[in-house]
Amino acid sequence: MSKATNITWHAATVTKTDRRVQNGHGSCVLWFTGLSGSGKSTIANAVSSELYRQGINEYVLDGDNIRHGLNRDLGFSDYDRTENIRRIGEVAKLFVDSGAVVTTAFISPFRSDRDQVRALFKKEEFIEVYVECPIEECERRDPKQLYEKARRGEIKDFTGIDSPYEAPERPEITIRSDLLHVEDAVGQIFQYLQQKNII
Ligand SMILES: Nc1ncnc2c1ncn2[C@@H]1O[C@H](COP(=O)(O)OS(=O)(=O)O)[C@@H](OP(=O)(O)O)[C@H]1O
Ligand SMILES: Nc1ncnc2c1ncn2[C@@H]1O[C@H](COP(=O)(O)OP(=O)(O)O)[C@@H](O)[C@H]1O
Repeated sequence: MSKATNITWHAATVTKTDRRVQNGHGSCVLWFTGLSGSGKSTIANAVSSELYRQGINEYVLDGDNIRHGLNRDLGFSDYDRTENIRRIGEVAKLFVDSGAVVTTAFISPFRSDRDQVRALFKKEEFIEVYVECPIEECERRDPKQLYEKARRGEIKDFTGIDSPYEAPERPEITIRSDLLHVEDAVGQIFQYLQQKNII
């Protein structure tokens, strides 16, 4: 619902379909979700590198980076996380409209927030990728030593410790990052994109 009144939607002259035809491939969002340290950024970036190598328009929207700019006014309360995901969803939609395969790497812990984002897209455009990894393994990896800080009480509302993570019920793709190598995870995602004729 918009706050502003007296605003009208302008139809663009160049459309998403035009861009897809010119690019020679489809556009979609690969929406990665999972605990901190599960491997979202690592796998999303590996997918993006391979897309780039193949000449496909791609872009990565990454949690930590977006929080330095667009969403620097947001913290980690439930309300702020919801607003964080809402904005990213809208940005991802612009990228899909621009003809890109966009990967997003946000914890996005709440099912309802992810479903709200899903509702912005056509069915085949939103691909939920659940990076599944037991919290014990995430905590063992602890690439940013955040679990250690959270256990010491130095970070409040840390996902999986004192803030919830709601796993997807029907994700398009599930990756067990504790069992699969990164290259195999990339292969699994490419197989899906090819099967759906997106690339
Ligand atoms: N309290 C708390 N809980 C979870 N994560 C925290 C927190 N504080 C800082 N961080 C760091 O911020 C990254 C998560 O940001 P996101 O934008 O992905 O979070 S969310 O989707 O809004 O829940 C997350 O990045 P990833 O580890 O890449 O997931 C952390 O590095
Ligand atoms: N199979 C795997 N997939 C993804 N990351 C892995 C895997 N095995 C080990 N890792 C390591 O786990 C860490 C995951 O960190 P990161 O990608 O930042 O996770 P997230 O973005 O979910 O917080 C990295 O240090 C990565 O090298």
